[in-house]
Parts: sequence; structure tokens; C-alpha cells
Amino acid sequence: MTTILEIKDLTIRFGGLTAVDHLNFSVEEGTIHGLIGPNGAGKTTTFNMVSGFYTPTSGEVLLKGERISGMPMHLVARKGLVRTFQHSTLFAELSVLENALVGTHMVYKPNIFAAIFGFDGAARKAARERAVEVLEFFGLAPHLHERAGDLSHGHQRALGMAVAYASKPTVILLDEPFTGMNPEETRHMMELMRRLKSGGTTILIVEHDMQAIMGLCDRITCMSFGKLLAEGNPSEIRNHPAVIEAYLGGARHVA
Ligand SMILES: Nc1ncnc2c1ncn2[C@@H]1O[C@H](COP(=O)(O)OP(=O)(O)OP(=O)(O)O)[C@@H](O)[C@H]1O
Repeated sequence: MTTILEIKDLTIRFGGLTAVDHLNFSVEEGTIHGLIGPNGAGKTTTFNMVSGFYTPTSGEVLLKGERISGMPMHLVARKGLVRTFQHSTLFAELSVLENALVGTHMVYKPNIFAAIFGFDGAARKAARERAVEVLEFFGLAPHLHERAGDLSHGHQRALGMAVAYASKPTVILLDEPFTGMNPEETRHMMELMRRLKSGGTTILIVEHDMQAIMGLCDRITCMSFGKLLAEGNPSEIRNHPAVIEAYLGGARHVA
């Protein structure tokens, strides 16, 4: 196993609140790694630091040994790490294909509008091919020319992942990808994630759906009050007394 992502002593303070407090964990290449914890534990804030959205107060994030913390998001993305957001960030007025083309801009051209309208012939063709390939992978090929805002909720979430994946990331961060999905959509999304993993992509996922997390992840890190609470495989986490306590006050099992 090779470590692809290292979170080292990561800390961020907002005024008097330490939202993430000397957090340490590593993600192995080609795995699905879960980041869980009760509401307010600091999961999204950690994602924000890993993806370059926030600058940590101290500590660092290494991608393949290179420090990426403190870099702006677009540079982190160019290094091969991209994220999705809890809430859809699609361009609702653009078509499904145009949204996916925006996702390719990191690879083929740095400017969003150039990604859609201004490529030279060869780059434009390559970007379009990549966008269509990714949309096929996510089951969105029948919807290429529909307005993104008109898609079903499940398809919008799939498109959010497709846009992120279009830039050919080595690591993809998924923030609550199953929110608002019905069981069928969740099953389908889980299958897509397993296929991404088979293709060699590393996935770090924040999610409250414990059944999905336990079914998907190779390894899980649990946070509580900004700190690392426990780490292990799904069965170790499911039976970990501190995790059970953090979620349910010790009353029941996690999943
Ligand atoms: N920009 C900010 N300014 C001030 N406080 C913040 C900011 N971002 C997050 N926090 C605080 O940091 C703590 C951790 O929040 P965070 O959203 O990371 O938790 P979470 O584990 O993702 O929770 P949830 O599961 O509810 O999404 C919370 O107390 C939150 O209010």
C-alpha cells in the first residue's frame, strides 16, 4: 500500500473555536476512505483545508509527499485532488454536456469560458471526448443536451461527481454524496464509486449514511470535537466503544 494523502497535525481556529485540532490520518492509494463523526465534528472543515478552500492555522496536508495545504483550490486541483460540495454547484442554466466541459478545463485549458466556447480545434475535441466519456460512465449520456437544472436530484448529484471526475483526478473528495437520494439512487451511486476505485481513483468521503459508509469503505477515520476519535476498518469502527459513545451515547451500535 502506498500513502497518497497525509493529514499531519492539521489545526484550524475560528476566533476562540478550534474546529480541527491536531488531526492526523493517512489515505492509501486506490482505497475508499471514510471520514465520519457527529454533527459539528469538523469533517467539512477538514475537507475545506485538504482541498485548498481554507488555509490551516497549523499543520499540513501532503499529496504524494508534496505539501498542498495553503495552495489555492485550482492549484490543488491541478495537482490531482478535487472535491464535490454538499450542495450542488452545477451551472443550472447550462446543459449537462457544458457542465462536464467546465470540469475538463483543468486538464485542457485554465479558463472556464474557454473550456466551453474557445478551444482551438484539437483541445476542444479532446475536451468534448473526455466530457462525453465521463457522462457515459455516470449514466448521463441520454441527458447530454438537457438543462442541468432540469435533471432529477439523483442525476444532479451524479453530474456533480462527473464534473469533478472530468479533470482526471487521482484523489476525489466527496462531501455527503448520498444526501437526498432514495435507496435505489444510493445503490447506483455506490456502484459508481466502486467502479471509480477499480479504475485506480482514491476516494475520501464524508457521509452520514452509515450503511453506505460501512458497505463502501476500506478504512474509516472518525472525528469528534475536531479531534481524531478512532480509526479502523468498518467492523472495527462499528464496534468501537468511543465511536458508539460519540454517536449514540453508548445506547446502540453505529450501523
Ligand atoms: N468559517 C467558519 N467560521 C466559524 N466557525 C466555523 C466555520 N466553519 C466551520 N465552523 C465551525 O467548526 C465546527 C466544525 O464544523 P464542520 O462543518 O466542519 O462540521 P461537520 O463535521 O462537517 O458537521 P456536519 O456533519 O454537521 O456537516 C462547527 O462548530 C462549525 O460551526
